[in-house]
Amino acid sequence: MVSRQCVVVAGGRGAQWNCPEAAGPFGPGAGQVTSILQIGANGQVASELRRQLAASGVAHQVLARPELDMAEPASVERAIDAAEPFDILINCAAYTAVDRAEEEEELARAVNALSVEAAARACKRRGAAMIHISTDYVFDGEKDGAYTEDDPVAPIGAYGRTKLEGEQRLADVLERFAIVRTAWVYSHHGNNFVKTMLRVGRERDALRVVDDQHGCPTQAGDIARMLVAVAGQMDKPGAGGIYHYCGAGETSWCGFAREIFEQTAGWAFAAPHVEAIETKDYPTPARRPKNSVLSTSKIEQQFAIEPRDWRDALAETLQELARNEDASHHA
Ligand SMILES: NC(=O)C1=CN([C@@H]2O[C@H](COP(=O)(O)OP(=O)(O)OC[C@H]3O[C@@H](n4cnc5c(N)ncnc54)[C@H](OP(=O)(O)O)[C@@H]3O)[C@@H](O)[C@H]2O)C=CC1
Ligand SMILES: Cc1cn([C@H]2C[C@H](O)[C@@H](COP(=O)(O)OP(=O)(O)O[C@H]3O[C@@H](C)C(=O)[C@@H](O)[C@H]3O)O2)c(=O)[nH]c1=O
Repeated sequence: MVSRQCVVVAGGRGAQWNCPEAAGPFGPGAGQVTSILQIGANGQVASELRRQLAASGVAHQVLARPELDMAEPASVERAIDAAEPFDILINCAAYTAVDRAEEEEELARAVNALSVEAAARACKRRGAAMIHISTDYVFDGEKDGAYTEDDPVAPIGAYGRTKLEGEQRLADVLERFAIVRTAWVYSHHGNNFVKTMLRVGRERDALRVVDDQHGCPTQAGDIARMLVAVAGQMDKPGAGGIYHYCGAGETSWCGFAREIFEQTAGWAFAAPHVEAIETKDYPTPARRPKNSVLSTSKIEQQFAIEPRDWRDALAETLQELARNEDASHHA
């Protein structure tokens, strides 16, 4: 059995951090331990980060609604100003409803851009660094091949526009920051494509899923481990700036759906037929990039982070979902 114990050795400004639970597939993440202030509590990534940091023993505070409401940037500054001392702020909160953002762009902008700037200002006052999560939807999807951090951004929807503005406002205010763009996030809790497919797959014999949008499914638990690894290395020379992180390998939403049903073949429902369709046959309020595959070379090289195959991570999440279902049936 793998030991889940975290070793924290005090010394110097912080302490050496060696935590298998937090490091997971990247191998043990060692670095200057920091005191972390996390924004967002119950989202997919926020929940995983909370769990992993609690297990690590690192000093850790969480700010979330109602004391911090990102719809009101002033409340973000107030809450961070009042927080206990911290070295790194990790922002896991965002407005993530891609279709609804088309109608609520001002709210999405307050949460994803203005409040990110507010958090950056508060970090600056506290002398802290900030790690922020952004999205593949900052790209227009027209590139042939994986997007690198140097590729031009050109969002095609309101969500992507507000996330891009958040990146830019943060970079304008703060010197010590890391923005990590990720993609197609799923987890055993929260709202995501995996859970949607399992829900509708149980209700119907056939599903129609777009096969001409390509990307990289990414497990929220892996993102949390990546964030911890980056946080532990923010003092490294050259650390900071924009990074891409996602599961290894690429697929389409249709390929993702088919893999979900292949891996749940033994479950107590008949897998639906998954029909591959084109985007034009699945109209949605927001446009989505055709290609949002991200190159992860930079984060791999700089922080020794190795993304795992998206299918392996999916298998783990499906096991977690099955365990939760079992538990709820026996409760
Ligand atoms: N989901 C995805 O597919 C992708 C997500 N991302 C990015 O990853 C990050 C994490 O996303 P994910 O975990 O999926 O997000 P979720 O939608 O699961 O959770 C959103 C989080 O934001 C918090 N939040 C939303 N509105 C407010 C508000 N007004 N005030 C305070 N907190 C608020 C929620 O608060 P509460 O804790 O109170 O519920 C929750 O913690 C985000 O930056 C997102 O843009 C990037 C690519 C893909
Ligand atoms: C439910 C369903 C969706 N689809 C399509 C619609 C869309 O093109 C694609 C994905 O739909 P969703 O609405 O689940 O995913 P979406 O909300 O677009 O996911 C995005 O969320 C934000 C937060 C991000 O940052 C992105 O990286 C990305 O993960 O699948 C089908 O083709 N058939 C279906 O039955």
